[in-house]
Amino acid sequence: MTQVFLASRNAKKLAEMQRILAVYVPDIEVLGLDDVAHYDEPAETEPTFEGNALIKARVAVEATGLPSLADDSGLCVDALNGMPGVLSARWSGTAKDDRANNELLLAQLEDVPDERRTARFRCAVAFAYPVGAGGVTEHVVHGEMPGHVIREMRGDGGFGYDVLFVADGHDKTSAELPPDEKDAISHRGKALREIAPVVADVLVGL
Ligand SMILES: O=P(O)(O)OP(=O)(O)OP(=O)(O)OC[C@H]1O[C@@H](n2cnc3c(O)ncnc32)[C@H](O)[C@@H]1O
Ligand SMILES: [Mg+2]
Repeated sequence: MTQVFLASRNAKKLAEMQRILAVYVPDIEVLGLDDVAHYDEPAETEPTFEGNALIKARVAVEATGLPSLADDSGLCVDALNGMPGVLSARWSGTAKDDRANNELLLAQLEDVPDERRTARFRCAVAFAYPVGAGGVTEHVVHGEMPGHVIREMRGDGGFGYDVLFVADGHDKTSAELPPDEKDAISHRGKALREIAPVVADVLVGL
């Protein structure tokens, strides 16, 4: 079997996952939510990225029977004690509105001086696949990208908080970096490169 299911509703995140995986696991057929029969996606109720990634991957395997990858990620801002964190997608409310999230974050950090605007993107990627009669095996990996939050939005690549985030050692926001440069340093790139050999082995073995 050479199919893997990516359990994400976020089209831009999905494109990143697909792009990174294609480099490390060639000859793979990637399916998204639109390619499988509808199922109710689970609520992200856990306090950790790992917990939520596992929920998404487990439900995906149960629903599709396919080896499934899920990412749970967010921006952790030191001056906000690690928030928005697992609440990143819905920081300004339930609408998942990137612009509103970025505006709220800027307002919250207005009085925070430059040297205390440090932050990191973090993600957990869970890989779950069916084994035997009704069993599921799970792996989880983590990635992070340290940097800081700037004072105005810049760039039109990426998604989410990329317009406000400059990675350590860079001048451009992650929305200004070419996609392959973001992948080379991103939380998601690091996690997926770590899990890729496991995915490749499982797909060969199934
Ligand atoms: O759960 P799925 O369906 O995968 O899609 P989602 O967008 O809801 O994804 P998460 O629950 O993992 O929330 C992640 C949020 O964190 C932010 N985020 C994560 N990775 C990011 C990145 O690489 N660049 C910018 N923002 C990012 C962005 O606001 C995302 O919506
Ligand atoms: Mg989500």
